[in-house]
Amino acid sequence: MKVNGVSYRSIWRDASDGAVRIIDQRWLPHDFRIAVLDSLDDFAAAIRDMWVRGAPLIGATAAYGVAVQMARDPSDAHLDHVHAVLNATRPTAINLAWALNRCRAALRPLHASDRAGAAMRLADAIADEDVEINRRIGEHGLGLIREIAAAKPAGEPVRLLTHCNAGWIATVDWGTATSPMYHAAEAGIPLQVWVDETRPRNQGALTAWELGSHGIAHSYITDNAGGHLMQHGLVDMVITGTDRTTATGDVCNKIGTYLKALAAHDNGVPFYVALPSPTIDWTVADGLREIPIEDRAATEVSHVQGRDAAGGIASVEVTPAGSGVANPAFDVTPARLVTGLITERGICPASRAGLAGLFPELASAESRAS
Ligand SMILES: CSC[C@H]1O[C@H](OP(=O)(O)O)[C@H](O)[C@@H]1O
Repeated sequence: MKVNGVSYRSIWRDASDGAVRIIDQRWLPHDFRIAVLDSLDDFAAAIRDMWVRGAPLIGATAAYGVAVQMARDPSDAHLDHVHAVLNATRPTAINLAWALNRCRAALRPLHASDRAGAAMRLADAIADEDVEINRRIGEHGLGLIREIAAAKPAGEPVRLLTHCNAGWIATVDWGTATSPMYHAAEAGIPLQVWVDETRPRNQGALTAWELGSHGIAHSYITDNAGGHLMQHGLVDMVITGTDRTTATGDVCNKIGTYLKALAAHDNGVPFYVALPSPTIDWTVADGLREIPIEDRAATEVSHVQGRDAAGGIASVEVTPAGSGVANPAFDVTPARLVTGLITERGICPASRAGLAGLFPELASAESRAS
């Protein structure tokens, strides 16, 4: 997607020098900076400290981390070491383990001298696949938006609500929850997007920055505003992303998603989740009990980062000295509250049968493995 009129992916291998570059999300939406990832420490820090973030982008970054390391030391021992270091960076988004396991399984049988080239080709393939998956999610989601638009007086916007940033910078391109929005905008359907701020890290500001860059009308709202807007008939559909969805359709996503699903359920508002297939964890049946929830730094809650009056980026403390802080980063929305899952193969009910119907080969591979 575009930044100041120039097309970017969130991660890429630069043709000029072969280096892996990322959009460094720590400074957005105020500063657009690009960083090079080179050492294993760079890749681990980029994922752990959220220079890159979003489940699909974490997976692609890990794949490039493996590739760069295989050029330095393609031994079995180093492959296992890189896998272990990167896999320990963030626990909740399943795409990280998915990408690392895929890389290791593909590289292990190869002679060490063949691994560097194969690893880089695989990282490029994982990135390209993510772009295509998200493009297709956008096409399927567009159908839902079209249906809502068709039931409205001509010219009246379709009002969507989204939580966190499941936008193009949370993926390699397009985004998951935002891809239907970009497709709808291209199709000329007027939109109004309610963007939850998504404390503590305010990823909603990233979504607002993305939508603004592409001319999509949006309003940045507090995390607590969504229920009120739904009660007053101001939300036609909720679309979120997901960091891990179980084989039974439970959706783990950014903290606060569950409350939006409850409010949507109470108000008869459809609640859809944009789900790329690498984000399905076929090994988990009960999201609430089985998905590890990232417990992040207290400073993410006690402090807020933003632009100060002088134009610099500053962090200010909002909590009183001595207050305890808790920071669970994700929650699980039970499948019964999810209207449907928008995948690259179409839309299905949030259920084992629904997912297995769209991805029979993945569902049966897992049942063979267990
Ligand atoms: C399409 S990204 C899915 C997901 O990732 C985000 O998490 P984080 O900002 O912690 O990396 C968020 O939950 C998005 O919805």
